[in-house]
Amino acid sequence: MSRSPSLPDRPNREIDPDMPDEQRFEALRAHFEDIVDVHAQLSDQLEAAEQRRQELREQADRVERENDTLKSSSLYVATVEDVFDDKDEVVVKQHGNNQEVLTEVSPRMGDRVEAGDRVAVNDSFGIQSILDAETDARAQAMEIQESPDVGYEDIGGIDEQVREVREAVEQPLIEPEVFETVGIEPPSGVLLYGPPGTGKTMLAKAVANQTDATFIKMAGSELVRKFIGEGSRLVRDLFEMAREREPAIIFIDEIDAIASRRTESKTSGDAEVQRTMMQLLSEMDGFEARGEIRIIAATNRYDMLDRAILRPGRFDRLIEVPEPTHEGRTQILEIHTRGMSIDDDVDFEELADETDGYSGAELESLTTEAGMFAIRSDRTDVRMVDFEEALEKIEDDDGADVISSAGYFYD
Ligand SMILES: Nc1ncnc2c1ncn2[C@@H]1O[C@H](COP(=O)(O)OP(=O)(O)OP(=O)(O)O)[C@@H](O)[C@H]1O
Repeated sequence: MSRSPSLPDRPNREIDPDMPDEQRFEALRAHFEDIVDVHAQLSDQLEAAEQRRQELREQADRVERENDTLKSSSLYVATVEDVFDDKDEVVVKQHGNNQEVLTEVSPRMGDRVEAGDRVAVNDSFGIQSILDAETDARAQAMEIQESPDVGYEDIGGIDEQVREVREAVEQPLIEPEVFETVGIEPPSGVLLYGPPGTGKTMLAKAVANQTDATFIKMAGSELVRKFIGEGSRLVRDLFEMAREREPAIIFIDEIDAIASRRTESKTSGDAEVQRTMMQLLSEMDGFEARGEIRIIAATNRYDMLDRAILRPGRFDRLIEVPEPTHEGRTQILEIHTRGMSIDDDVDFEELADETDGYSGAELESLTTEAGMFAIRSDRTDVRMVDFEEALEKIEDDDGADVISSAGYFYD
């Protein structure tokens, strides 16, 4: 460090008031020159000091900025797993290495923090802030349910598919030792394919419910449309989230949006979709098939899928979920009217005859619509006539859809 320069000596010339004028004048002039000289030296020193002050200020700013960066970069993301009764201690699990730590929290944080919150923690696991779920793309891109409210008894007409899913997803979760003893690997991933609204999402939710697993859903179409540029990171986050919350069921809806056969065009959008799919494949390849995380995907466009995702160790169990048969439609109508007051004259067999080609979701709408007709007629019981009117309305609306889509083409 440079030492501050010493001050110049004060001019100190003896001027005898009794000197002859000429001599005194000379002495005074010399004294004046001494003073000018000292002034110049002091000015130089002042300027140098000013410059040094400026340098030190810049240095201090730099150190402060580095300090801020150091402080902020030492925060890690963790999930709060447990908050103890007196709210002064919580268990957090750090993302990435899954380390679980019991840590103290300040009274201010203790009152706000809840199990399941994502938080920023410092090196010593002190909670610095609770991450805002709204601004968190992960939270927006994923739907998470601790144990969804759907049971197998809520699903009609696809008993065989329910059996297959239970065998491929549920059994490895609840009886992994059976697979170990027999010496086989359970299917890595299950792909449900078939028309929209036939119960694929319900099936995945029902397995999560049955196994007390967390249900984590991500829609392929949203990754491509809404979270442009973030697809591969979100896929990585999806698996990380599942590891944090295992046992977990990962459900990737509309997987065709990220795993379609490569098209000829080489636009940057395609490259992004491709990266997202590669990330998914690499996550699945590094996956423990007997672990506590199971993966289910769904698609309405099986024909478009890139065969790379169907290789062994990836989605290697394919289950078709078709449109419901006559018997299936009857069952689905019965399920969706369980909580309604249904008049004795309602004939589900006959309604099943009239709803050939309807999906489960459409049958559910039919029951709601029939209920609306009953309310319009000031009744609380729903009769066959309400179903007939609802059917007519749905058919008319469908007709209107065709007309409007035709109109679109001619616009
Ligand atoms: N087999 C079924 N049994 C009972 N209800 C059904 C069935 N299929 C569909 N539904 C009803 O339709 C709704 C939508 O079904 P779901 O989301 O499971 O369909 P999906 O096959 O996943 O459709 P998509 O391909 O459009 O995502 C369900 O909430 C349920 O009310």
